[in-house]
Amino acid sequence: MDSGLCLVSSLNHQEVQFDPSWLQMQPHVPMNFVWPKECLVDANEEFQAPFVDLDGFLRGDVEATNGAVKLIHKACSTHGFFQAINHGVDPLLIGQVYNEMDSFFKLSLERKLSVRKTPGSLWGYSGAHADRFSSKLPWKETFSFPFQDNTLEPVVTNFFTSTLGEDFGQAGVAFQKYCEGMKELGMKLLELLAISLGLVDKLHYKELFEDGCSIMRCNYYPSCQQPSLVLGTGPHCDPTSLTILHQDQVGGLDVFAENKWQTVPPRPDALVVNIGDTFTALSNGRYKSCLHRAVVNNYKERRSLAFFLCPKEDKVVRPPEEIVCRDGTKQCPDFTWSNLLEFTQKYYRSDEATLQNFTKWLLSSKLQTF
Ligand SMILES: C=C1C[C@]23C[C@H]1CC[C@H]2[C@]1(C)CCC[C@@](C)(C(=O)O)[C@H]1[C@@H]3C(=O)O
Ligand SMILES: O=C(O)CCC(=O)C(=O)O
Ligand SMILES: [Fe+2]
Repeated sequence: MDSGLCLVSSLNHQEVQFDPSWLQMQPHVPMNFVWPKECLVDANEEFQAPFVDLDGFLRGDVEATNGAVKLIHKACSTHGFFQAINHGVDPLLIGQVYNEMDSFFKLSLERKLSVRKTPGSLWGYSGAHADRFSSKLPWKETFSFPFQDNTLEPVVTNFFTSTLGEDFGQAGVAFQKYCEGMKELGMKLLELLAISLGLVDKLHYKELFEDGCSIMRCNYYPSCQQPSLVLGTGPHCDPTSLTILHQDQVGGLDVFAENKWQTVPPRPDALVVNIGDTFTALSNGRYKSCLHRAVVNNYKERRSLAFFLCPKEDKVVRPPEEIVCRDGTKQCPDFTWSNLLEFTQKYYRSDEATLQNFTKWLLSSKLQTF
């Protein structure tokens, strides 16, 4: 096929897959990878993202906590994005999971396809989401798996050994530790967010998230011969609650802030934290879901590690009463994370307007039930 997508015949039907090694050798990218020009506007300056130093807060220092809270409030009220430093996640562990991720993405396409995600599931390998979309394909491969810590089982270790086999056992252990660190940091960030919203109970969000099923996603962006025509990940707000992302030193994450696209220069010791749609609803619209994208280049692959903190799927997502009373009205109808997740996986490709379209969909489906 000239679309840079190879046909994989299996089980007597043909599936379309993304073959980066073949694609990169073609003189032109296939049309289904070309994005509309309005999505491709260059980011001409660096985003001066606020750096929130978590050291003092993690040590219980009140003054340092107040300083962090002020920075977070300002950042989340405007563009929904900040960078955390002195976050407590071991840099050696970060380096180890990058190595393990590289080992996975360097596997043969056949081996990666053997663990491809099935329709409707988030878990496993995906190439350009070629099985889901037919245009504006993202120039990336992903590997996603669940993380829960309200079980005795090491869910991530088991995922790796059960899907990839014992030769990925070490990778599973490393990612298990990494996700545990992400969850611990995420819960601490929820405390800071609660305080910054003026909630009396700083643990208000804890019970919503502590037994949730979060999403770990490894993003691998191959280099591209025509980088100005494609996107690694298109413009979007994460539909999830809180994203904790580490990007490698190549650069390519852009945020839309002050009414323009701006680059987020990588910092090896920083974790990017952004608000997602679900937390916008949980804050009654006070905290903005960050609009961002990932661009690629023509000289080097880029990787990022995205941890999406999610509440338990059946918990009702609604802002605290004290915020609704102060605001006088509720921005969104109540919903569950599983409602929004289903919407993004079955009916709507997450973009910059997911929450608005989800709200319309939800209200229309509620109307139909009467
Ligand atoms: C619940 C999710 C859906 C996506 C992965 C997580 C949080 C981010 C979402 C996503 C990355 C937003 C851009 C579009 C998307 C299709 C992608 O490019 O991967 C989204 C993910 C998805 O639906 O798989
Ligand atoms: O790779 C990046 O820098 C961003 C990825 C992203 O936004 C996502 O996976 O939701
Ligand atoms: Fe994202």
